[in-house]
Amino acid sequence: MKKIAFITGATSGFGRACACRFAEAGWSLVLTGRREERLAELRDQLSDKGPVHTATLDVRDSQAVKAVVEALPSEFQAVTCLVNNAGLALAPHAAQKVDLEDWHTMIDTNVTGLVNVTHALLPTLIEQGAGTSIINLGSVAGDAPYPGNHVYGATKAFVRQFSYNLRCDLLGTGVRVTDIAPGLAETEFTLVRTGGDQASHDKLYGGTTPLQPEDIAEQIYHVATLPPHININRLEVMPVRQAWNGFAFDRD
Ligand SMILES: NC(=O)C1=CN([C@@H]2O[C@H](COP(=O)(O)OP(=O)(O)OC[C@H]3O[C@@H](n4cnc5c(N)ncnc54)[C@H](OP(=O)(O)O)[C@@H]3O)[C@@H](O)[C@H]2O)C=CC1
Ligand SMILES: O=CCS(=O)(=O)O
Repeated sequence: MKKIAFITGATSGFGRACACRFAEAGWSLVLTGRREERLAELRDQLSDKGPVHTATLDVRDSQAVKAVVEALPSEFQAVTCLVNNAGLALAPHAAQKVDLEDWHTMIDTNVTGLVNVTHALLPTLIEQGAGTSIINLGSVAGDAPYPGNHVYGATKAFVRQFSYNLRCDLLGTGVRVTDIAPGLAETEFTLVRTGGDQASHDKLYGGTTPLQPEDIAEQIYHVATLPPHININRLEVMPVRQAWNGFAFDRD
């Protein structure tokens, strides 16, 4: 079986690192994201390693997702691994201070977008059968409540449960489904979450040892290349220097 990975959000962070890791191993790649220039740059960087097709895509737009999948050049059509990575957090302050639009953007991207891409590629993945994978980027934020996590964490809880539920329906098709749940990882995530606040980025990742995009790309590659009879349902990955904190109390 030819190995073809379809990666959403390949313009930055985990998605970009994942593209590099899969390219290194000789996979054909379909790379998507909204930032066209970054996609072109990545295609130029990786195309000496193997075939790369790029498509500018906002995953929130179900018609655009369908169009990109339908317009795949023939050599990229038989996708064997979907990495549902595109996602974001916004407005890291108390729920009661958040603009409704920010909640909608997170739901539209992390939930609707992921569902759009999954729906469009399911028939192809089922057709390819055993050894194919859907790898969804969840988060520890989908399990651990913390202040300012509000809708972001809830979207990642959706990703976890959707992944498990998909497994039930795909039983017998050979298609694997994994929810990968990283903890603290240094990408553009915090810049996006804070509206470009470099000081917040530096404060969060400084003085500790966060995961790097390549660490998660390695896990994604590992999951995608396991023998076809193995399904990792969920993989939670934290830096050694991160752990949970306790309950909070409102006191007199
Ligand atoms: N960094 C972290 O600590 C953690 C991150 N995650 C999750 O990992 C995933 C990747 O995040 P990370 O690499 O850290 O963050 P980055 O901000 O570095 O990358 C996010 C990627 O998502 C893409 N994206 C965002 N919105 C859309 C959209 N509407 N349509 C298409 N692509 C979109 C961006 O591309 P573009 O802007 O070009 O469209 C970009 O390539 C996300 O789902 C995130 O929630 C999970 C746990 C921890
Ligand atoms: O998904 C992101 C990880 S965290 O910022 O919620 O810890």
